[in-house]
Amino acid sequence: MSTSSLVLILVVVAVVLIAALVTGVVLTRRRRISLSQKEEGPRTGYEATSGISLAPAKPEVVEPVEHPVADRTEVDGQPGVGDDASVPRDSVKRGFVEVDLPEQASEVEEIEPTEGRLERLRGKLSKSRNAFGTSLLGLLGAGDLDEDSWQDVEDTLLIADLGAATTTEIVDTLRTKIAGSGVRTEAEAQALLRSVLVDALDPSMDRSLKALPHSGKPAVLLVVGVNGVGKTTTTGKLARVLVADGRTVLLGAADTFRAAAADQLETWGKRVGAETVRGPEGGDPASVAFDAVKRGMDSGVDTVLIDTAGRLHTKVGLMDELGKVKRVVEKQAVVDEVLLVLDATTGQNGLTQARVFAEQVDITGIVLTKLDGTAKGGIVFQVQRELGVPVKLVGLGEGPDHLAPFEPGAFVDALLG
Ligand SMILES: Nc1nc2c(ncn2[C@@H]2O[C@H](COP(=O)(O)OP(=O)(O)OP(=O)(O)O)[C@@H](O)[C@H]2O)c(=O)[nH]1
Repeated sequence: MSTSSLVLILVVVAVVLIAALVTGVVLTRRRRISLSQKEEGPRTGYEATSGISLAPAKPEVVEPVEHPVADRTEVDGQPGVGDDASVPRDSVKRGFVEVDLPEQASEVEEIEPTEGRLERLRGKLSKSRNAFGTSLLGLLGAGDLDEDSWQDVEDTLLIADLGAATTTEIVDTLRTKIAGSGVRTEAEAQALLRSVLVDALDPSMDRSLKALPHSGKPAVLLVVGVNGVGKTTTTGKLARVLVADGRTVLLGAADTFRAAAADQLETWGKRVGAETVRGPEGGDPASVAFDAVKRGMDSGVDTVLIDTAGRLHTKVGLMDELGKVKRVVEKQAVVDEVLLVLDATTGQNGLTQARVFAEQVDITGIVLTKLDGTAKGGIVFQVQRELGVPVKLVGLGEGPDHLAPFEPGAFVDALLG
């Protein structure tokens, strides 16, 4: 190969290498991320490499708000502090001596939580448990029952005040279930008895207390019943339940017959910081109830509880009066609950009372008091069955927090456990 050919080849190779080098440098520079803003013309939207053009939403045209200097509360447009602080709009500046000091808060008592009260107070049902639960479990847990034993089961239920209809139903169900599945141990007997008794208490009934405000007005609850069953005590205990739940309550002392009743209610009220509206002794209970609801609406409380006078269900005039109390209240607010208080120790007589009251006013719930003092806790079954109205609360003692929400399961457990 001649020297000139060799030089030519070397020149070609050098040119090719230089061309490759220049191309590589240009490509590398193009791929590098540029941190400087690109000079470009006006853009109408985001141009994605996929070709989808996304444009920003049309900005809202916000009109500038006028704040004329004269309307400003701050000084020269700047907030101030201390004596220079701006004067709040619409407020009159008050001197120190004109400011009323808040009244010293009366000492409001600590209230036991309502949740789980029936479990905590189950010991109070010991009389009913001994007379009812213990003997029933003894009978059923003994294995095969002969006719005499079934008769004993029936007697036990009747003595505990379950009433003839409920007793028959429960005995029939027990017989069928025991024949079908057999009961060999006491634990099996207890489980079976529990389910039958709970069913007889109809757990599906709505036992909630309609005590919360609605339509901008307080809930109104009337507490009714014969003399001495525990109406005032229940009203006071109920106020505590509501206050413990963070509600504001006003009490209406529409028991104008018994001299001490309004005082008694007022004392309950003071203990939880609730106002009590009362009228003149011997005055018109309907008018006191009306005033209480009006005051409750004006002061914006959540609930107005009205305690009515004890009235014998046999006295027609008194029963008519109860209807009047309700009608008068209804002129300004809905009566959300009419709670009939029944004394559990009075047995069948309580049922007779309940029937008469139910005819006069629509009873929405029953409060069964003094269950702690009786072996006849079975009245709960009968009352519900007779009236078709749920037992919502039970009184289990004279203590201020001895009022429990009625729960069929917990109640039966207390009787059997
Ligand atoms: N052991 C027990 N006593 C209760 C219960 N509830 C109320 N009492 C007591 O029953 C008595 C009568 O209670 P009150 O609240 O005054 O009865 P009332 O129905 O308002 O009476 P009148 O206004 O006269 O109709 C009081 O001694 C109460 O402490 C309860 O659940 N258990």
